[in-house]
Amino acid sequence: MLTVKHLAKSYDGEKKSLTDVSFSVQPGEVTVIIGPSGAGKTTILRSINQLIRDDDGEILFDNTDIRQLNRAQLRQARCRIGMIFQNYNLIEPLTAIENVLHGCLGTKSNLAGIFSIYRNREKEEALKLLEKVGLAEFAYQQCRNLSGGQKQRVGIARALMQQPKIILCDEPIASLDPKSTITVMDILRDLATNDGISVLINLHQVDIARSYADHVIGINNGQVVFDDRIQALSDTAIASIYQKDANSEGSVVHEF
Ligand SMILES: Nc1ncnc2c1ncn2[C@@H]1O[C@H](COP(=O)(O)OP(=O)(O)OP(=O)(O)O)[C@@H](O)[C@H]1O
Repeated sequence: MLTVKHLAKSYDGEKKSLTDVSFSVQPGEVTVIIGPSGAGKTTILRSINQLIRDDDGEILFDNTDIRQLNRAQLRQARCRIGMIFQNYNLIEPLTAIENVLHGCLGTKSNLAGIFSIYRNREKEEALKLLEKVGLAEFAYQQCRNLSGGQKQRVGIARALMQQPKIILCDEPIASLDPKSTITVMDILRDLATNDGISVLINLHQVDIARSYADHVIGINNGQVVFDDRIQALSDTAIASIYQKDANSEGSVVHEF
């Protein structure tokens, strides 16, 4: 469903942030990317929907290389790729439902988008999605008055408004308390298991990865150093993923 092949990226033309990154994501699975700070996790996620332009490789989404699409085609493809962020990226003065409706902006004409003209069908769908994430009663509250966990659930509902095949989650629980963490992770797990959506999550919390992931990609120093089912994520494997300067010359890394 999503296959990344030989992805490479340097921000400054010298230091490589990603070197030859390859992995696949299956439908209906939660795939978690773990690795030390600065390893390249965010760069991978942002390359997948082309929020940043990578330098080399292939990103096959439903057998089409996202990197080869023109602007209009990319806009269409992005409608099937939801994204949620650590800092939620909501428009705080707008209500929860208005933020969720923004999820379908990509399918609208410029004029309808600028004037936020939504059909009744779309409003009903947005309400249903807020209900799905347990926030029906907050639909008409301004997002600035919601808790962090509630904001992240609005973010998930907004992503679902796009009817995505995959949701990319960049450290979705980094700012949340333990209870909200479980609520958000349970929702993401449910979307994979029951709705067949692929969920690709950058995480720092290995214990959460152990509880929720089907598959784990370990990244160190811009390279894949682990790619296996969650059951194979031993303590030794974790130590290898997080070791300093993995992949630098002379260092022995992992046991695939
Ligand atoms: N906009 C940028 N300009 C220059 N270098 C960047 C930029 N964004 C990231 N980098 C560099 O690319 C490398 C990978 O960064 P990235 O943010 O992808 O790592 P990460 O694994 O997501 O880190 P963290 O877990 O701390 O969020 C780092 O060396 C970082 O300094």
